[in-house]
Amino acid sequence: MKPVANARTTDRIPLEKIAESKLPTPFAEFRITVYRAPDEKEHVVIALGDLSGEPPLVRVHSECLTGDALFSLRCDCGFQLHAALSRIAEAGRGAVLYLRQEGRGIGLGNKIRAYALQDTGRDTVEANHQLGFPADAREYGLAVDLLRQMNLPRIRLMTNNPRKLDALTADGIEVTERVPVESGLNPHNEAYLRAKANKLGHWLTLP
Ligand SMILES: Nc1nc2c(ncn2[C@@H]2O[C@H](COP(=O)(O)OP(=O)(O)OP(=O)(O)O)[C@@H](O)[C@H]2O)c(=O)[nH]1
Ligand SMILES: [Zn+2]
Repeated sequence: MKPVANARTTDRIPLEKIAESKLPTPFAEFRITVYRAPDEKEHVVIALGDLSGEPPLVRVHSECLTGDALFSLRCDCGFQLHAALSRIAEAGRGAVLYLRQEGRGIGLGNKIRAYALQDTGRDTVEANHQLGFPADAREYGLAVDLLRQMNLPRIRLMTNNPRKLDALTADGIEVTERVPVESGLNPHNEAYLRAKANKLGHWLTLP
């Protein structure tokens, strides 16, 4: 998976590194670094070990307050975050880029509105459309900028999302391997994961 020739190299989003410390977790003792974007959003990198040399494992994770912090079973985000941190700890090196793009970029309140619509029978894509948003409003320039700042042009990307992989590759990041991160299937998120596979093309193996 080589980067495409017309990779964007100049119009980068300036991200300011504003703080760094140790972050002990049940998985390992990570380094946490906070970057501030021009819109004042604070994005986070959690990293472990020496990231130079062989392409490290990287997860580009979009914020999901309900799944990542509040144990929601409606999605697979929290499970994927755990799986990513656990695999990085096992490997002894790697990073999670935690992007503040809640609700696929539409924000928390709108995501909960979309959940309410899904409770009345819409799927995740139809719900976004009904609220006047695209199916996925995220952009990955931020992730590319962070990877450049971290001097990580070559990575092993943990994802099931073809759009994410394409966006990073198109912007000059070489993804040497796509590492699947399928976890957390349960009765509450099965229809959601099926819609992601069928409508958004995610690489998911579902029963
Ligand atoms: N708008 C909306 N956002 C959702 C919904 N469920 C989860 N999200 C958000 O979707 C984002 C996660 O996107 P996913 O497509 O599951 O995962 P991904 O990170 O793009 O792909 P993977 O790398 O394969 O995990 C997070 O920002 C969640 O808050 C939903 O029903 N509607
Ligand atoms: Zn989620």
